[in-house]
Amino acid sequence: MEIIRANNYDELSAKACELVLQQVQTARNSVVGLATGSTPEGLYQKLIEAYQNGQVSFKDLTTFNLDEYAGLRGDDPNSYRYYMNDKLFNHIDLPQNQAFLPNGNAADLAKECRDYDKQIRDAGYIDLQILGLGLNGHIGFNEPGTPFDSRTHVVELDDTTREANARFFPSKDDVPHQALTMGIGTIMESSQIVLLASGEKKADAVSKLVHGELTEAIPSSILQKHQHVTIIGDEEALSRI
Ligand SMILES: N[C@@H]1[C@@H](O)[C@H](O)[C@@H](COP(=O)(O)O)O[C@@H]1O
Repeated sequence: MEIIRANNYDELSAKACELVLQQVQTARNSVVGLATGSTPEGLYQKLIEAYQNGQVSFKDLTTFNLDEYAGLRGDDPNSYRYYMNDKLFNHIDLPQNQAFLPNGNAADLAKECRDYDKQIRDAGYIDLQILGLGLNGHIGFNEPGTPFDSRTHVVELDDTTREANARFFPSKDDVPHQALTMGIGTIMESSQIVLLASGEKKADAVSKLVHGELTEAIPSSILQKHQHVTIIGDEEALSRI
């Protein structure tokens, strides 16, 4: 596990951008896994800038997002599809049909999850997966207790996760109770994983991820077993390791 210490959020975003560009410039038809939440927003801003400066084209890239809320349409401003369109996809030359997210509004969610895993497989698996980190150690929406070998599946969100994400919604009651997420097994099949963590509130989760016991109670602890993980954190997030 490599740990990169950034002095601040801007530097963290720049370092993450460097790794993504390296991947895409080495193989234009790369498959990159993307995350939502506030942490990767700076990365997406930097990717847009790199595209606008003519440094990179995303025409041959395929992306798979980690997760999506259940029951929200893609044009709902709280859906992750909307977030991705708004923060990244609408501003770069990535073809829409190469940008995958689970469909949270599918009639048969279990089938949607199976299909999503198959789409990832058919694309040749993920070359580089970006991850954020939940306060309870979740990755994607894999809450504590999720089996390490899980595939893309429907989850009941922890109350603490709904609380943490309530800031994006009018109120906590509006936060869906379910979501679709790539499984931990699915995530672990990525060739490279880059986890981003910013701020003091993530320090405890980062410390458990790096030094804690390998346990399904801390989903991110599985990353200790991956052969190519980079954690990029700012000083506050890395203050306890
Ligand atoms: N499903 C997402 C996760 O993928 C993300 O890592 C986490 C942390 O979000 P933030 O970066 O806003 O702290 O939030 C949500 O729960």
